[in-house]
Amino acid sequence: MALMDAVSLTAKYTAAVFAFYWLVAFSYRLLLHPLRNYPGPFIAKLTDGYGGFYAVAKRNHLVTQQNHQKYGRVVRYGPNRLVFNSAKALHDIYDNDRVVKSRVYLVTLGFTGTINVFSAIERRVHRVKRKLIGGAVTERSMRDFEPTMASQVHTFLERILASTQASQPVNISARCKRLGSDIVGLLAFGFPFNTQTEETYRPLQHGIAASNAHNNVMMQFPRLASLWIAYPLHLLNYAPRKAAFAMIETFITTRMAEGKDARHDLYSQVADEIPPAEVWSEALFFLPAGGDTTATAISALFFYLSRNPTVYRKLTAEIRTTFTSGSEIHGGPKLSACTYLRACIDESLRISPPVNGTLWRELSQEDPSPEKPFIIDGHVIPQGTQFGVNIYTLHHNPEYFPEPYIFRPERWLEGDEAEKKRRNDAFAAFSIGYRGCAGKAMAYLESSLAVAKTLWYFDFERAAGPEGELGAGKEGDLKGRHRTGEFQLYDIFASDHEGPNLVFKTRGDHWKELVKG
Ligand code: HEM
Repeated sequence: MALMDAVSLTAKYTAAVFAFYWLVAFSYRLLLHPLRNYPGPFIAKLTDGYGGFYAVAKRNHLVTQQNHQKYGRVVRYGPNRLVFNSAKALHDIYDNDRVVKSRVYLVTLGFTGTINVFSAIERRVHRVKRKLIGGAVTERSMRDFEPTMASQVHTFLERILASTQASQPVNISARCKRLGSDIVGLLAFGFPFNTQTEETYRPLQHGIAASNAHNNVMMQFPRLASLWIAYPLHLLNYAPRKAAFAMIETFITTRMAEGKDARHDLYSQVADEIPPAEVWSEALFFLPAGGDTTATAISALFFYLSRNPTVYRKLTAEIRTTFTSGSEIHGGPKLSACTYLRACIDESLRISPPVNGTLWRELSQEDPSPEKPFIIDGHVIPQGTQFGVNIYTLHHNPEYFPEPYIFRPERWLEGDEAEKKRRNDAFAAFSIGYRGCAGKAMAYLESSLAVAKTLWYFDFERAAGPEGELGAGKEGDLKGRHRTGEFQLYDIFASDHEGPNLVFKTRGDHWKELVKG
């Protein structure tokens, strides 16, 4: 009895101490914290759990956008977090020597536990990695890699051709994810995943998506990583992540058994410069960085083409008058001269950015000018604050992109120099500054080849009935997914998505070229 009383008394005291601790912490965050005067959702002022919750729901981008509409250009999105919605803020943050990636990126180390170009925070460490890894995806490297990429695009087209014979709708997201993964697998590991044609390595995509979603929750709510509740969360997606990692081990051992120069891939380019563990950490990051992002860009463009017949007609006319055969479509001056194609890709990246969230940053511990106040878009930012711009929200800010939910590639081709600068300054699909995307050249080449070649060989339209709605918003949805003309993204740091379901028809006899190879 005495023992029971002691246990009950200890429990009561512990609860009281916790309650007191949280009361003091919450009161401080609300009333005394340096960010106390910034507007934002009440719960976000108290805990990062707000962002964590919407990361679990995969719609932080939509909620951030709604919060900006409600609270204005700057929103307090966590006790120590501010998110901005202006091009000025974008440049003040991301194009700035005093700013580094937030420590929350360290949660992405995952299975390898090794820092890579994406997770490196210190500028010195990052600079070395960026020089090395960036070199594998420059325009020049892409010229060497293009035949490998083109052969995967060819397989993508062959699969579409097969669908025309069976009169089956094609789920474009599924196809593009496989295409993206097969291409980046060859670049990163020199290993043919062949997910376009075989089942064996398809679970890899599921594992990577699960891992991204998990990391995204931890990045929004870093405290969670050290709480007991993180363990069941780890277990939730453990099996697919573990299975993916086992596959990756196969790729690594297979590749290492070959000579360094056996293939033109990341390994061949950096193996002499960094230890194997780091090479594989970089390669692992390439899978979502290069595969999923580009897959989203291509899927979204197919979605918007299937819903905007005037754009579809203009783009097909450009492709079909610029080239005289499908095999003529490759990187070079002719493809670069397809300005409407580039405008369509940029408009798709604007309206449905593959990385759609807030890329958190902080003031460097090695701030080169600590004596100067740090200012973002007119706001003096206290040390210790995490800040960022939400890419999806900025891309839908009508100050820079009037009628932001309308897919209108023409916007990228019109206006005087001042208008162009205003628009370009607010375009952040690849982020900007020294941490901006290293794989931009690859992303544009892959998207251009996949879309231009498809339009050369095929005509397409969206599938009839409810099947054709896959990927679109639903009228009446109350969670920000109500726009039927918008391709829906699910925020997992990169994006998950489904559809569109499209029906393809061959164009004349051009398909025979595909069969010949
Ligand atoms: C449409 C496709 C793509 C989009 C929208 C995109 C977007 C981005 C964004 C927004 C970042 C910054 C992330 C951050 O600050 O946390 C980034 C970084 C990066 N991306 Fe991409 N990316 C794309 C394709 C690629 C491809 C094909 C590769 C090559 C495999 C690649 C490699 C990288 C690398 C290495 C970084 C890290 C750069 C650094 O921190 O220095 N990306 N990308």
